[in-house]
Amino acid sequence: MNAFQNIGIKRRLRRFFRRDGRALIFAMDHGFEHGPEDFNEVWEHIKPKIIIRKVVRAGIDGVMMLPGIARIAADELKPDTGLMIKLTSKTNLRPKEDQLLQSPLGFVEDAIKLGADAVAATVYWGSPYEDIMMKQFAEVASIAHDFGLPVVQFAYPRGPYINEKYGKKEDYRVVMYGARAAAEMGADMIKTYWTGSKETFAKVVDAAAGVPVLLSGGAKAKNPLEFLKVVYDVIEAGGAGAVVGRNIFQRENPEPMIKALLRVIHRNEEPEEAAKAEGLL
Ligand SMILES: O=C(COP(=O)(O)O)[C@@H](O)[C@H](O)[C@H](O)COP(=O)(O)O
Repeated sequence: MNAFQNIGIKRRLRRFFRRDGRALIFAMDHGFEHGPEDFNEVWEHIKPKIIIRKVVRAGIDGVMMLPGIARIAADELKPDTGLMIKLTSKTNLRPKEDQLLQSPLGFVEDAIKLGADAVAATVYWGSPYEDIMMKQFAEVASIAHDFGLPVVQFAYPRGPYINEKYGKKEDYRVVMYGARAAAEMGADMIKTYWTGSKETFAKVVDAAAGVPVLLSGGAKAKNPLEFLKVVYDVIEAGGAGAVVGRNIFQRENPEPMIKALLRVIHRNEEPEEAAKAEGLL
């Protein structure tokens, strides 16, 4: 990688991360990866422009989308909102055994045409298809780095051997392994699971060797405070923020939740304080 490409990566990473090195990124790939029913709770959010307009107005740092949704909604972004385009996915309609594979759905050049500031690809570490996803990631990373574009790995441990050996995919030992593998492959940002405590998440952060680690939000929490506490612990553990979908778009008015998350991530506010300040308690 030459110096100019390196500068490109640094400059583009700054569109997601503020000076504190942290970011809140809105995830909206669920219509493809989980299916449109994820939008049942607030159906109008199936319309990309409507939800993107709301999250941008609330002050989100970046958004993550698949190429088709970016074509529809990217003009709602502010010039300084980071745009991450994910280039692999899978539907929930596949046979169960094939759910352990993500397939390419676009190319780095498509993301560049859309004005992307980063591209992303998933590797299910421990899947029988791990080899295919490693090759996909390596190809995306090599091309993206040639263009000075950062690459994000969704490093998710998943597969039969993991369940057998660790009991669950969120066991910190295997999440840490996935994060390390992502860092060793040259990821510029890592998105992964919550491991259940700040002590264990700190190990994941250590294993990533300085590559920023962001929480993958997960299903909508029973109450806002529960989710804010997790994000607070991620930050306390040295995590670089969160990539959040359902805890944002499954709320009729996502603005207070986004603002409370920004308080926790960027101002180190206690979860209760942040929730109260935004009228969530
Ligand atoms: O990675 C994804 C799916 O992961 P999953 O298979 O549900 O573990 C993405 O669809 C989401 O971008 C990611 O889960 C973040 O969105 P939320 O989990 O916060 O809804």
